Amino acid sequence: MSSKMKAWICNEYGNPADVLQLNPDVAVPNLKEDQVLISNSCASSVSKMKAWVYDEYGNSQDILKLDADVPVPNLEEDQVLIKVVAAALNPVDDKRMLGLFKLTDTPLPTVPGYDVAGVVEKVGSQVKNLKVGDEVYGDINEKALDHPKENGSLAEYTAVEEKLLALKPKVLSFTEAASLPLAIETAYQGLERSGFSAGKSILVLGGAGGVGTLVIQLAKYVFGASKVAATSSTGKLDFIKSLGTDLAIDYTKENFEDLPEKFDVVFDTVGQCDKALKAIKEGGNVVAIIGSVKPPASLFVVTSNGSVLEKLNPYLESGKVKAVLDPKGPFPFSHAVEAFSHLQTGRAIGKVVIHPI
Ligand SMILES: NC(=O)C1=CN([C@@H]2O[C@H](COP(=O)(O)OP(=O)(O)OC[C@H]3O[C@@H](n4cnc5c(N)ncnc54)[C@H](OP(=O)(O)O)[C@@H]3O)[C@@H](O)[C@H]2O)C=CC1
Ligand SMILES: CC[C@H]1OC(C)=C(O)C1=O
Repeated sequence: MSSKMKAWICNEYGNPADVLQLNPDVAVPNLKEDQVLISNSCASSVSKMKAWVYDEYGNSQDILKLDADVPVPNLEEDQVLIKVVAAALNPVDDKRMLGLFKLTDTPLPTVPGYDVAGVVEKVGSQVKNLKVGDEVYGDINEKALDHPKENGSLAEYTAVEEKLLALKPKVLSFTEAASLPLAIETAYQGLERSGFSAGKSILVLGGAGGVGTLVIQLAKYVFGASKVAATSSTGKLDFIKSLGTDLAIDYTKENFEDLPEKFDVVFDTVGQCDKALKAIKEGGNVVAIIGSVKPPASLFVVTSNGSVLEKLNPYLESGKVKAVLDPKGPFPFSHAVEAFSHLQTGRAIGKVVIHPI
């Protein structure tokens, strides 16, 4: 929370019209043991905010600008206004900024950011369950590539449909919660689409990434995999084993498709469909989230859904499934461009998070 606030102040006695001054930079009072801090400012009284914005397609380093005067988004009836506490980056943010999805994108200018964790500041008239003050998290774009929102989560406020959100598990920090939505929903939906179930074996291509780290954990601890194999480079093998991988494959030293062991499902987060098809058992499935595919492999795009987060909350609360934050982060809001540069290396471990805002 900001340590500064705006307040009317008088520095001398006299007529209010003469002595009262509006000061935007007054220190928020420190609390005594028996006090509560009451906020009487709500976003409805705040009309402008700071946000990262781009108004042309290109490389984030060239086009992303920090704007302190962006209008706070208006609320639709089924939306809540969230005071953003943490946001997370996804490769789709970078690809969208490059214009790869411009045919189905929302017109520019755009505030990027799909993943958010924060506090409900205001609710629309049709909001049924969430209320002001609730701590929530979610992926703000129901269809990742079909007209994602103009006002994303790399901002002080964002407006999101209630159905895309879930209450943040108390045990998770806002940074941990922000790291999860798009990646964990992709992991869950991909496992469901592949028909994965208890007792089956799975090979995860890209085990150390934002999605792969969650596929490993969900397959093992939620779906009840008989065996989890995963690929990563040499330096990340122990890390993916720590997430639950039974067989960590160093793709810089061996070709997974040449191994004698075959799997019921291969979850491809890297774009290696042809090789993946050589790694499945007779009747097995390949589910991919990137690249071109051919049967029996299938490719899908994640759909944001708060009920998936609600379903997985118990596993997050128990610690069976853990958020994975890239150790180079979290990146403070003012360092969003550096955060995108790290994501662009393709070497991120887990998720790149932006905090504090
Ligand atoms: N269809 C959909 O709905 C979605 C698609 N995606 C897409 O899926 C891809 C993965 O997303 P995400 O996990 O967030 O990406 P990340 O940026 O988090 O992936 C980085 C990780 O990928 C690993 N990696 C890179 N190349 C290989 C390789 N050849 N073999 C094994 N691991 C590799 C790296 O590990 P190392 O350093 O060891 O190589 C690194 O840890 C992206 O292209 C993204 O756009 C993501 C979410 C949803
Ligand atoms: C079709 C893959 C595309 O969709 C998402 C969400 C990405 O990150 C992609 O690359």
